[in-house]
Amino acid sequence: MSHALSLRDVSLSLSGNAGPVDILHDITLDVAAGETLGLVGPSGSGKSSLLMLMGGLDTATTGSISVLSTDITALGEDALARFRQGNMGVVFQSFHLIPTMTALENVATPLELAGARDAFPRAEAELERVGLGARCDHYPSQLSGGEQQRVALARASVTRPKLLLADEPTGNLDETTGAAIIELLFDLRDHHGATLVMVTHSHDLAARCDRVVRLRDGRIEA
Ligand SMILES: Nc1ncnc2c1ncn2[C@@H]1O[C@H](COP(=O)(O)OP(=O)(O)OP(=O)(O)O)[C@@H](O)[C@H]1O
Repeated sequence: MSHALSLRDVSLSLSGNAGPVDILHDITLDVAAGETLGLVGPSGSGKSSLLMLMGGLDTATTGSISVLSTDITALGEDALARFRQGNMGVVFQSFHLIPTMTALENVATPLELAGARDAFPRAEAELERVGLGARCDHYPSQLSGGEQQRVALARASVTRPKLLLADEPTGNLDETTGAAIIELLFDLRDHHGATLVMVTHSHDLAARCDRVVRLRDGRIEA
């Protein structure tokens, strides 16, 4: 079976003020292509840290991580950036929108980087999909938290990535908007074959996933 993601004996230690902190231990996990996986667990159990490693946005202390059969732990910074650009979308908890760009420009950026000529109309259509067609010209500071989150989702999904990693994609949203975003995420799976890995505290979202993995104290719970 082809795996979208393969983690082998992954651990993460960070150096804190009081010495090294062990964040993740012996994580071995495969995610099949087209699978939707929910990552759940108590606050501080390591969910966001694991998502960052899967996206190549942080470096594992030990172990290996393959994404779409490419060992990302072996890639240099430039190759990793190119690989991520071509294959992955990531939605962070803190959005990481570019403050000097409008919503439309933020969403168009990954398309422009990929050389798309129709970046702006496609970005506009994507903002309409997340219910923000009327906010294209707003800067992030002129948007609510939930709106910024939807812009971040539009930016991550506009290139139709094979792997979408999302940290609490419904975290700041009311029930109706959250439900619409869940539909949008699963639409990426259904119509574009995307693999989805989502950190969530939402029972509704976890219930929709093919599989749920629970973390506790940096380990996968049996
Ligand atoms: N830069 C850092 N230095 C030291 N410790 C860190 C650092 N970043 C995170 N941690 C610690 O790593 C642990 C895991 O954090 P992480 O954000 O991955 O948890 P989480 O499960 O996503 O939590 P939440 O549900 O609250 O978002 C926490 O105990 C956190 O305090």
